[in-house]
Amino acid sequence: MIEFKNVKKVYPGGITALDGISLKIDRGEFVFVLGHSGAGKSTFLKLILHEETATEGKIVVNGYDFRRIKNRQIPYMRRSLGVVFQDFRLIPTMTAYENVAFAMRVTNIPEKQIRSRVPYVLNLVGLKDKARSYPPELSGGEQQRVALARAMVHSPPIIIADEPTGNIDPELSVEIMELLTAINKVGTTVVVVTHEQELAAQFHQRTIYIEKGEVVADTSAGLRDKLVSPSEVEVVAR
Ligand SMILES: Nc1ncnc2c1ncn2[C@@H]1O[C@H](COP(=O)(O)OP(=O)(O)OP(=O)(O)O)[C@@H](O)[C@H]1O
Repeated sequence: MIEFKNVKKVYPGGITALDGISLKIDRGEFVFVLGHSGAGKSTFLKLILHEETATEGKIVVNGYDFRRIKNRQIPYMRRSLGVVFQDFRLIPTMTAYENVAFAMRVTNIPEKQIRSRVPYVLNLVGLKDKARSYPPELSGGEQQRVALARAMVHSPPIIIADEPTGNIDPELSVEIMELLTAINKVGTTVVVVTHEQELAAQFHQRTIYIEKGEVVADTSAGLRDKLVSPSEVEVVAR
């Protein structure tokens, strides 16, 4: 799924953001990537998305080896990752439905498929009744769930959430984390990048600690619960 081997990232100007990181995230895992401000979390994320390239080392994401990936393959590789950005990145002039549908339209998916898939994913995140609302009419937590629905629209094997609790209230943080947990239980790999140690501690999942560009600890996952059905994801979303 995601493999980093001795990955180093030195930015122009000489700052070493990642200093020889090696890790493997396998199919079906739920992983927190935890670190203080400046530890290298955003750089880690940018490397996974191929927005930045490694100075040294090997990166493989969903079977794409970045030392060999062709430019034309990059959009396909990115589509295999569902990313929920910290600032949600929703289009304010489009409804919740249109924001999610847009992600499908840009990949030339037939309209008929869009009409059935968008309500399905909005329902999964508990937003069936808000499909016609515009982002400014939605709460922070709801906007985040639209962003999550959009991230899920192509059924990616991996969902990455960047500081998912950064811009929402503490109660909603638990809600979004429970939703991510439910999504993980139906088989999607979930990677949560955060600086919130308490959040990671609450959920007893594998936690990779990054400090000054290095992995300083990597706990094993807690006991995994039984797999649940997609309908149980909907229950969590309500
Ligand atoms: N484009 C860039 N050019 C030069 N240095 C950079 C660049 N981006 C990040 N850095 C530096 O790399 C180091 C790691 O930054 P990074 O943004 O990855 O950390 P972070 O853990 O995501 O921090 P935060 O939680 O504050 O976003 C920092 O010292 C930062 O100043």
